[in-house]
Amino acid sequence: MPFTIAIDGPAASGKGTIARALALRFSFHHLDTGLLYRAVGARGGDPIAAANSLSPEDLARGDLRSAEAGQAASRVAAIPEVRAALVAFQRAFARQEPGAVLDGRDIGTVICPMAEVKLYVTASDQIRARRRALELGADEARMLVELRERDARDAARDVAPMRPADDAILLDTSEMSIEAAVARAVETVRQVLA
Ligand SMILES: Nc1ncnc2c1ncn2[C@@H]1O[C@H](COP(=O)(O)OP(=O)(O)OP(=O)(O)O)[C@@H](O)[C@H]1O
Ligand SMILES: Nc1ccn([C@@H]2O[C@H](COP(=O)(O)O)[C@@H](O)[C@H]2O)c(=O)n1
Repeated sequence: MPFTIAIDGPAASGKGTIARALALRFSFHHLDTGLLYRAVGARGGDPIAAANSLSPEDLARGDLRSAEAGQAASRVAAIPEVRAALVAFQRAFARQEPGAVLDGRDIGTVICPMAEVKLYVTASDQIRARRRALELGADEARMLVELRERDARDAARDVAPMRPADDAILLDTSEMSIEAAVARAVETVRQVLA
């Protein structure tokens, strides 16, 4: 049986960093599910049609990591038909042997509710804005506004809102280095695998 690790949390909390490190450490597959919504938003036109016809080329676009692409993703992610169109792909990805790490907003609650490990990664708004500003070479105050707006929309939508699963382990990385956050996550997975 494949082993699934679900990692959720708000924007720039460090989900992707931890997910990539866990995948490397345990030789699991990794899917950044936010990239799917970013690709749908970036296509323009009818988002439902885009979600139903996403291609590897859409996911390889060079402009998907921008703050604008994040906002567009968050808007299309509130459309139930867009989310429905992406479910089967994500679940099939999660079923790969020997295991998979998926990070997003609804992995532990909707996509993989039976995941063996669920982490909900957070950090303070200010810390997340600083990290994102450093990453994108952008203004910190603008990043703070951007991520608060996105988080509010993601948490308030009717379908698959961003929230921790009841059985998720909370990991606040505000005061943690990347190495410390990854070590904590690795230890959590090890304990479940043992
Ligand atoms: N514990 C940490 N300490 C310092 N910087 C960190 C830490 N964790 C992540 N970062 C940095 O913060 C930025 C955001 O991290 P990451 O992309 O992993 O967040 P995310 O939650 O996946 O974001 P998004 O939801 O927007 O995809 C990156 O530049 C990353 O290197
Ligand atoms: N499982 C998911 C993943 C992402 N979203 C939406 O996409 C936006 C961009 O995600 P990032 O992880 O790349 O920041 C995010 O703000 C969500 O609106 C989602 O709904 N579900």
